[in-house]
Order: sequence, then structure tokens, then C-alpha cells
Amino acid sequence: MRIAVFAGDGIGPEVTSEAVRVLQALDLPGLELVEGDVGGAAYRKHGHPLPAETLDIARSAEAVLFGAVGDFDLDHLERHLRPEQAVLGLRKELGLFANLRPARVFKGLEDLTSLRPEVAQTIDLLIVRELNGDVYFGEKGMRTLEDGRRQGWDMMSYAEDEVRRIAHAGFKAAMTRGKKLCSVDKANVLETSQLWRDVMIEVAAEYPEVELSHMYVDNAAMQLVKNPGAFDVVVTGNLFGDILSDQASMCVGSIGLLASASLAEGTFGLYEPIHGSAPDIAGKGIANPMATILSAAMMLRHSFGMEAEAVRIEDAVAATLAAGIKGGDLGGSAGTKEIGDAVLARL
Ligand SMILES: NC(=O)c1ccc[n+]([C@@H]2O[C@H](COP(=O)([O-])OP(=O)(O)OC[C@H]3O[C@@H](n4cnc5c(N)ncnc54)[C@H](O)[C@@H]3O)[C@@H](O)[C@H]2O)c1
Ligand SMILES: CC(C)[C@H](C(=O)O)[C@@H](O)C(=O)O
Ligand SMILES: [Mg+2]
Repeated sequence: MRIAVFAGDGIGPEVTSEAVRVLQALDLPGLELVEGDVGGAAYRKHGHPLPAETLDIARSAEAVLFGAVGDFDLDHLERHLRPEQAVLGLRKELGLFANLRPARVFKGLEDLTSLRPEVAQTIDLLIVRELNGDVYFGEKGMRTLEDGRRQGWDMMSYAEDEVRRIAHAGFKAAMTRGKKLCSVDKANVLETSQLWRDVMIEVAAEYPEVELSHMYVDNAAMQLVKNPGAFDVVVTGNLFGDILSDQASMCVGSIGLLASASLAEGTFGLYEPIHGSAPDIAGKGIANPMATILSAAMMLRHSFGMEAEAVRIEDAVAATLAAGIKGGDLGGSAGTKEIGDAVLARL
């Protein structure tokens, strides 16, 4: 079990080390952890946010555990040298096109979300976010017009095959859950979304048991807080999925709880919390490591087929929360390591 560990910037190393402690506590056969530099930390050391040796480590591993990247002090750099390019580069280079972001309410947190408890407790959804295309990876640029105004642009596009493979990921996920798939787009305005919708309808023919619906992203943002229990699996593009998943995190209590898996075809995957490097709380030992610990559980399930071990971790996190051990993000006072200790004790 060769796992690359890329802790990154800000709270990345703090939350990643708790997830590593959890993996080590499980006595996994042949567990080998290989660290690599990413993000601002890698830029400062190697002059690049995703050095070739880091990419090599990722390619030599069966899975990657990723913390977070981002460093506001490096925002002046050219875009290709900024810390965020590490995660974007890994997603692209490793063909990680399917990003699974589950959100459900843990027992004991119903009163702590941004929703009314009776609404919050209905949530159990999965966002399947396309991760290799959209406006993220289209041609982009900045220029000065003749009249001196600056203009920036980012090309939004999807090719049919890119939509088709994420559609299959969405339908397959729905088959393992409530058999409801809501495709979120902006087809009333965007050609990209019209193609997206057409392909979703085409692929639906291969999954007759799954009920496919379509929703515009603005309505989806509203329904996510009004009636989130109506969603089972949501499949959407890169940008919409980024935004909706942060929103979903507050519907279940905190961004410190949402894990994710970024998957290629096959079993390889990169696993990371959906949150960033949180510079405002970095170095204080107060970040919630649960999203990263839950990402490690997703890794055991998807990349190593270790369902029982994944459930053990998820149950230990749930039991920790049920015991009232919470970080500041959930109105509690437990620090990063204390939360890690509590999860370990319950393992
Ligand atoms: N995948 C990634 O590596 C990733 C994801 C998102 C943002 N970023 C980067 O992170 C940097 C900061 O971005 P941002 O502030 O917009 O988003 P963020 O997710 O880092 O933080 C948003 C807010 O949530 C809080 N928060 C986040 N994670 C938390 C945790 N585990 N426990 C408690 N509180 C937590 C932060 O303190 C902050 O107030 C930027 O450079 C951004 O580009 C990276
Ligand atoms: C850091 C950034 C590039 C990234 C994204 O937009 O995908 C982040 O917000 C995420 O959700 O993983
Ligand atoms: Mg995001």
C-alpha cells in the first residue's frame, strides 16, 4: 500500500498528520507513506508548486493523500507558479476527472448547521463534480484594450467525451445510492451546458433504473438550502461543483467536515478535504482534521477496496462528534490534535 502524502500549505500539514495517524493506527498490510512537496511550500523549496519529483511520487503510488495548497503571500506570482497549480496540475496530469464530494449530517450536529435542524437532518447527498475541464482549463488570458481598459477571459468548454465519462460516473454513483441523479447546469444561457444536458439525456438510456432530472445552477443553490433532502446524487461541471460543495458543507455544519475523492478510471485516486489552506487559522492547532480523516476513509474504500476499514474510520468520526468533541468551526473548543486523539481512541 504505497500512499503519497502531500501536506501542502497552511493547515494542510496540521490536518494531514492527523489523517496519517489514523491510517497508521489501522495496521494496514504493507503500508508505505511517501511524502512530497506541493503548493507554496514546494515553490519556496524548488521554485515550482508541483515539482517533477512530486509528480513522480504520485505516479509511483496507488493513492495520494492531499492536504491543501494556497498562500496569499504568493498571489503576486504568475498564475502557473501559484500554489493552487499543484492541485490543478495533479488533477490534470493524473486524469482525475471525477470528484466525489459526499455531504451528510452527523448525529449531534443537526442544531449546528446553517439550516433549520429539521431541514438539515434530511441531507444525505453526493456531489459528482467534473474535474478536468470547464472554465478551469480553457484558454485564458489578460490584455489591455486600445482604450487602456484591461480585459481578462477564460474559455468555458466541454467536449462530448468529457461529459460522457462524468455522466457515467454520476449514473454509477446513483446506482449505488438512491437511484436519483440531478444534473446541474446553466443550459438556459450556456452552450457548454446545452451540450452537457444533451449528453446526460443520451447516457441516461443506459441506466433505466436511475431517475434523471435537470436543474439550473441558480435554482440548485436555492434548493440546496430549501429542500436539500430531495437531492441524492448531483452531477455537475467543475466550477458549479466547486461552489455548490462549499455551500453543501455549511448545510451539514462545517467545511471542516467535507471529504473528497478525485478519481481516474481504475482504482487510483487523490483524496483531500474540500477546504483550502485556511491561512486565517493556520499554525494555531485549531483546524478541524475530520474532513481529511474522512478523505483517508474514502481512499481505503475506493483505491484499496477496504470497505470495513473505511467504515471503521467513519464510525470513529461519527462517535467523536456524537460525544460532543468538536472544533471551533462547530462551536466547540477541541484542537486539531485533540480531535485526532479522540478519533484514534474510538478506532
Ligand atoms: N484543494 C485545495 O488545496 C484548496 C481548496 C480551497 C481553497 N484553496 C486555497 O486555500 C487558500 C484559502 O482559501 P479560502 O480562505 O478561500 O478557503 P478555505 O477553505 O481555506 O477557508 C475558508 C474558511 O473556512 C475555514 N476553514 C477551512 N477549513 C477549515 C477546517 N478544517 N477547520 C476549521 N475551519 C476551516 C477557514 O478558517 C476560513 O475561514 C487560497 O489560497 C485558496 O486558493 C485550496
Ligand atoms: C484551490 C482551487 C483550485 C480548488 C478548486 O477550485 O477546485 C478548490 O477550491 C477545491 O475545491 O478543491
Ligand atoms: Mg473549492
